[in-house]
Amino acid sequence: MPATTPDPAPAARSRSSIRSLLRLWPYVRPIRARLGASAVVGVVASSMGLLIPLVLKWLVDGPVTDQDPSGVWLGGGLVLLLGLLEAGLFGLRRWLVARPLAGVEASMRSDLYQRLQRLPVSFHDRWASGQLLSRATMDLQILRMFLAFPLVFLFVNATTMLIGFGILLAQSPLLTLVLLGPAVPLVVLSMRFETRYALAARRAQDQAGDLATLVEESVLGVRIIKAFGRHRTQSQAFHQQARDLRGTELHKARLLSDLWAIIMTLPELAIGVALVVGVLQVSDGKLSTGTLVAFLTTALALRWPVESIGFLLAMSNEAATAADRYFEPMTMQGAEASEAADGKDAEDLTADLTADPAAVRPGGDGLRMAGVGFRYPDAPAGSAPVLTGVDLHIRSGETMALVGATGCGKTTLTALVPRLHEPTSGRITLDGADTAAMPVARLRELVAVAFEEPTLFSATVRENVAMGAGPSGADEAAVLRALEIAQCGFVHALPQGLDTQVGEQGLSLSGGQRQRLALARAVVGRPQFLILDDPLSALDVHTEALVEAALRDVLRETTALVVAHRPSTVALADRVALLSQGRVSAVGTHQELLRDNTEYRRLMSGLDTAVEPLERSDAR
Ligand SMILES: Nc1ncnc2c1ncn2[C@@H]1O[C@H](COP(=O)(O)OP(=O)(O)OP(=O)(O)O)[C@@H](O)[C@H]1O
Repeated sequence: MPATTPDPAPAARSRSSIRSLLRLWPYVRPIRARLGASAVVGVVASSMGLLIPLVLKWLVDGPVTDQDPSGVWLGGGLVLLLGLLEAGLFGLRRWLVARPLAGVEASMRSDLYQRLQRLPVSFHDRWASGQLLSRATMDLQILRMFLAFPLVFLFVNATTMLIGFGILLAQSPLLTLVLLGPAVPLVVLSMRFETRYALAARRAQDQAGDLATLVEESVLGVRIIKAFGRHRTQSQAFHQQARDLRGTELHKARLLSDLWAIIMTLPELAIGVALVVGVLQVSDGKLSTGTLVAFLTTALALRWPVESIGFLLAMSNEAATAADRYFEPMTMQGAEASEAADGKDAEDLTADLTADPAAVRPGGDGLRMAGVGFRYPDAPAGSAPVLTGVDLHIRSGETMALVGATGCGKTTLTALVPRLHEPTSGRITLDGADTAAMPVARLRELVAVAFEEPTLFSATVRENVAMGAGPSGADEAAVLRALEIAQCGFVHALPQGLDTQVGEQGLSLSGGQRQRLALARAVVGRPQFLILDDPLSALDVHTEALVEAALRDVLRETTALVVAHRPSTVALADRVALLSQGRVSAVGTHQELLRDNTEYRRLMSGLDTAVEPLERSDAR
C-alpha cells in the first residue's frame, strides 16, 4: 500500500501564487478567446451598474427637482433597463465559459490519469493513493472554479473599480480622496493574508488527501480491520485526521473572516465619512444633491468589487496550491519519470514495432542479466542495495526457477525485467536487445507477468484475461485456452460464465481462483518471455499439479523466470538459480543444487516442511 505524503512545504513556499497559476496557461490557451470575451462582457455588465448612479444624478437634479413626472418615469425606465442589461450580460458571461471550462477540467484530469499510468512503480510505492485521488478530484475542481470566477473577476472588478473611481473623481475629488483613505492598509493587509492563507490552504489540501488515503485503506482493508478488532483504532485515526483537517479549515476561515471584517468595515467607514463631508458640502452649496446621491450610489456599487477581493484572493491562493499539487506528479523529474518519458501509448505500438532498432530477434539469446544491481529509491541511506551484480542467463525456451530466502530480492529482480523498476546498474537483454533501449510498450508486449498477489479489475472474466494480450487483444479461442491452462474451469459455473463481473465491484473469488485467473491473463498472449512470481502459492496440491501439467506446454514455447518457494514449483523449471546476498550464487538443475549446495538444500527442506502446510488453502 502506498504510504507517504510528499512534503508540501518546499513546493508551497518556493513558488509565488502567480507563478503557480501561470503554469495553467497551456490548458487555458485554447479557451483564451472565450475567457477574454467573458471578461469583456463582465466589464460591460458591471459598467451598466455604474451608469445607474449617473441616471440617478440626472433624475434628482432634473425631473425630481423640476417635479416633472414624465422625466421621473423615463429615469425609472432607464434604471430598470440598465439593471436588466447588467443581469443579462452576467448570464451571457457564465454561458460563454461554462462549457470550455468543463473541457479544461476534463483534459487536465485525463492528462493526470495518463501520467499516473505511465509513472513507474517506484513513484506509486512512495505516493499515497488518496493524495493522487484528491489531486484528480478536489484540486481540479478548485482550479475550474478559479478559472470561472477569480481569474475573470479579479480583472473585471479591478477594471470596474478603475472606472468607478474615475466616475467618483469626476463627481468630487475631495470625497474620492476620503474614500481612497483605507486603500493602503487594505493592500498591505491583503499581502500579509496571501502568505498566511497559502500555507493554510496547502496544509488543508494535503490533509484532505491523507484523509482520503485513510478512508480508502479502511475500505480496502475492512476484513483485516474487523478480523483484528482494529475498527476502534482505525476510527480514532480517522477522527484525529478529520479533526486536524477541521482545525486547518477553521484556521482558514478565521484568516478569511479577519480579512473580510476589515475589508467590510474600512470601506463602510470611509463611505460614512464621505456622507458627512458630502452633506456639509451640499449645505454649503458646494455640491448638488444629485451629485452627492450619484457619488454615494457609485461608492455603494463599488462595495461589491472591493469586498469580493477577499474571497477572490482566497480562491486564487487555493487554486495556486491546487496547481502546485496537480503539477507535482505531472512534472516529476529524474529517474522516477523515466518510464513516462519513453513510455508510449498502446496505440503507438505498431509504429514502435516497425521503428524500433532494438527489436527482438527470434530464436536468439534468451534472457540475459549482466551485472544487474538495484537499490530502492526510498531505501534508508547507507543500507545495502537489494541486488548487487546479478549475472544470469536463461536460454531461449528455457524455464529458470528463482529460489532464495524470503526478502532476498526475488520479486525485485523479476520486476526489473518488464522495467517496473529500473536497474540501478547492469544490463538486461531479451534475445540480445537491451530492455533499457526498448520502448516500454514494446517491452511489456514481449514480457508477461503474473504476481503472487493477483489483482483483478472491475470487469468481466473475459476482459480480465484478454487484458494480458496487449493492444492486439485476444480472441475467444485464446481466452479459453488460457483459462484451461490455468485450470480455471470454475468460470463456466459462474452466474454469467465468462461475462460475469469480477474484481472489486463484482463477484468475490477465492485467493486461488484469482491467482489462476491472473495466470490465465499472463499466458493468454503467448508471450515470448514469461515472469511468474510464485504464481501457484494459493493452490491446493491437486489443482497445483493440474496447473503445472498444463503450464509445461506453455513453458516449452517461452523463455520463463519463475519465482519458486517450494519443490513442486521448482519442478517446472529446467534449471534453478539461487539468489543470495544480492547476487546469483549458484545455477544448476534441482538435483545438482540439492547435491552440491548447502544453502539450497536447507531452503528446499525448510520451505517444504515449514511453509507447505500453511499454503494448501484454496478456499473455495
Ligand atoms: N518499495 C520498496 N521500497 C524499499 N524497499 C523495498 C520495497 N519493496 C521491497 N523492498 C525491500 O527489498 C527487499 C527484497 O524484497 P523482495 O520483495 O524482492 O523479496 P523476495 O525475495 O521476493 O521476498 P519473498 O520471498 O518474501 O516474496 C526486502 O528487504 C524488502 O524490504
